[in-house]
Amino acid sequence: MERLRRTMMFVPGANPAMLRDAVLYGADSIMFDLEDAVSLKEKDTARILVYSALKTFDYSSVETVVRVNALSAGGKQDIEAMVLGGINVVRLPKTETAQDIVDVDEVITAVEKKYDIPVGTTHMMAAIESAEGVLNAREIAKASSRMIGIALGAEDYVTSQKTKRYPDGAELSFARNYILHSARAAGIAAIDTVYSDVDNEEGLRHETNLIKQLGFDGKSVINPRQIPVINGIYAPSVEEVQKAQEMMAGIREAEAKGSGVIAVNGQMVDKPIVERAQRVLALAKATNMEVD
Ligand SMILES: CC(C)(COP(=O)(O)OP(=O)(O)OC[C@H]1O[C@@H](n2cnc3c(N)ncnc32)[C@H](O)[C@@H]1OP(=O)(O)O)[C@@H](O)C(=O)NCCC(=O)NCCSC(=O)C[C@@](O)(CC(=O)O)C(=O)O
Ligand SMILES: [Mg+2]
Repeated sequence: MERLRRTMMFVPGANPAMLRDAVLYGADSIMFDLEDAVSLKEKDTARILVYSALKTFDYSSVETVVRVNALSAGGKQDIEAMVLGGINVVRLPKTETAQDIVDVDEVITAVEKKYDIPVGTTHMMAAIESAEGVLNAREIAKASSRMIGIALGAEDYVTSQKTKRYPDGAELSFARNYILHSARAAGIAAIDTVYSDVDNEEGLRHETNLIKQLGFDGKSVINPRQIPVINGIYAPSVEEVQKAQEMMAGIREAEAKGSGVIAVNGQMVDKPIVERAQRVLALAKATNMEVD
């Protein structure tokens, strides 16, 4: 079963208390930030703090992601420390081309070889935060076998588009749809952007309902208060879970009889419907709903 990524929480790398407690809030992935949440004079401190957090605290219940700096701005040192620390995923911000991913992949490979870590252990994802990045999203998503997802970074994106974020999200419509299609075509995750107005729960709900409807796996998060809101919206209803369980029971019965297509309560159940039912059950389990 594929890993759920409903919530991927940014944790500023230079904040020791946040690094220590980040695992407590129920995010699916914790994303240590060495880039824009860290001031220039704290870059080395943040790298050392995140490395030592990875070696000290137990993050085994979550996926660990690190947002590194560009290769030309300390990214190589970031990658060496994080791969050595055992990070699960390296996230490259402001990705513009597939070559950006190939370059980072090469650095990761060199570090894995240097420390006798099996090549390919470290996964990658790309944040797309400009028009050039959006238009190249399809190639970016397929640029390395390490890639597990692509994400929209809307604050930088709207700035580069000479606009700002609006409540209805119309300014993000093309980027979201193209990123989503690129991710799906590559068979990897699509992660929506942060919702920056942390005190506006209603706005976060509206945006999360929209991106769930589109098909995104989840969102980047900047504050623990956003996690239960998003996880709650991704949680299936009791009726959806019951229906999924009936479908799975029906398909198991059909398989036992050697047939691939059956009807449950008058509805045809075939492969795509089974896949949807499996995702409903995975989301239900992650929400601690009772599932047989
Ligand atoms: C927003 C705010 C200042 C609000 O502070 P507040 O003080 O009001 O928070 P409270 O709710 O009171 O905190 C209650 C308790 O939770 C703790 N706590 C809070 N946040 C926590 C956290 N993130 N991790 C762990 N712990 C946390 C806190 O320490 C306290 O702990 P305690 O004292 O023990 O009770 C704070 O959250 C924060 O700094 N967020 C991170 C911001 C950040 O990372 N920005 C960069 C990434 S975006 C970007 O770069 C744009 C992008 O690139 C994105 C893309 O690419 O997708 C693009 O272009 O779009
Ligand atoms: Mg950004």
